[in-house]
Amino acid sequence: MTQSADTLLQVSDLTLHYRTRRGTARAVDGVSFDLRRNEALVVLGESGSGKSSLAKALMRLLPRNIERFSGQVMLGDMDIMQLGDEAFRKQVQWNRMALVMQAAMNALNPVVRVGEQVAEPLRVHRGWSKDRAMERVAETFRKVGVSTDFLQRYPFELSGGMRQRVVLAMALVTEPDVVILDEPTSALDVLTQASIMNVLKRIKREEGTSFILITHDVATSSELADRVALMYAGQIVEISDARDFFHYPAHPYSQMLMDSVPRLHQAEAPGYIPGEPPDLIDPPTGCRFADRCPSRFSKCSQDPPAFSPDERRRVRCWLHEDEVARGS
Ligand SMILES: Nc1ncnc2c1ncn2[C@@H]1O[C@H](COP(=O)(O)OP(=O)(O)OP(=O)(O)O)[C@@H](O)[C@H]1O
Repeated sequence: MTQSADTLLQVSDLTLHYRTRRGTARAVDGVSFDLRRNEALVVLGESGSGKSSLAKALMRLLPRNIERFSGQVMLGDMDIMQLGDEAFRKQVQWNRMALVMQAAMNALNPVVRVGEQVAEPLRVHRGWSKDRAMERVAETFRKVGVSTDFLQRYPFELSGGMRQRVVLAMALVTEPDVVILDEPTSALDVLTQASIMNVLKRIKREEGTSFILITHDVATSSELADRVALMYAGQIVEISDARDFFHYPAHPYSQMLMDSVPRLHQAEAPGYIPGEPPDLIDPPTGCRFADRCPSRFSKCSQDPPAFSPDERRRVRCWLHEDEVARGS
C-alpha cells in the first residue's frame, strides 16, 4: 500500500500472538491497513476475531503472555513500533493515540469526581496545573454534550449514556490524532447508542479527529464508517470504502455477513453462516474461511494474499485474483 499525503497511520503486517497452555493463539496475524486524516475506519468482526487485540497492539497495552509482537506502525513519519516503552508512553499513548476500552464506563473510579478523572491525562502526562486542566476538561465536556455542572459529580450520579460521554471526554481531552473506540455503545440502549454516535459524528466533523471504531454490530458501524475493515480469525479479509462494503461486499464472508443482517420489509428470513470460526490456536492453512465458504475451490488450500480489484478495496480471497490480472 502506498502512503498518500493524508495518511495518518499506516499499519503493516502487525502481529500479536499470545502464549497459552494449549499453544500459540494468533489473535492478530499480519494485519495491514491505513487510516487517513479525519476518517472513521470501522473494524468489524465477530467475537474472538481479534478486534480488541488489534486495539491493544496499537496502544501497546499488552498482557504478559506475549509470544510475538511485531510489524510496522507509522504514525505520521514515526515508526512507533521502534520506540522504547517509556518513549511510547510519553509520545504516543493518550497524547497522539487514545483508546476507549470495552466497558470503560464501568471502570471509572467510583470515589473520584468525574471532572478530576478526565483531567488526569493532562495532569499526569503533561504536568498541567489543576486550573488549566479543568478548563480543558470543561471545554471537552461541552464537545461531548455533558453539562459542566457534572464536573463535580461522582460516576454513580450519572446515567450510562453520560458515563460513556465522560470516558469519551477522557480520550479526547489531550486532542489526540487517533481515537480508538472498542465497542463504545454495546452496553447502551438504542436511543443512547444513537446519541453517542451523533456525538462522534459531530466531533469528527468539527475537530477533524480520526477514529478506529471496533464493533461486531453492522448497524452501528454503518452510522460512522468511511471505510470498513472486516476481521476474521485474526486477519483482515476485506477493507473497502463503506458504501462499497455495505452495498457490494466482495469477500464471501462479507457477503454472508451482510446477508445475515435482518432488514425491515424483507420477505425472506436473514441468512446465517453455518459452522464456527476456526480456533486461533493452530488455525487451518490456506484461507481461514474456506471451511464455511460456499465458493471455495482448490486454490483456497493456499493462503490468499490481499488482492486489490480496484483502488478502493483489498480482498483476501482467491476469487479476486483474476479481476486484478484483468485490471478490472
Ligand atoms: N491475554 C490473552 N491470552 C490468551 N489469549 C487471549 C488473550 N486475550 C485474548 N485472547 C484470545 O485472542 C483471541 C482474540 O480475542 P479478542 O478479544 O482480541 O477478540 P475480539 O474480536 O475483540 O472479541 P470480543 O468482541 O469478544 O472482545 C480470542 O481467541 C481470545 O480468547
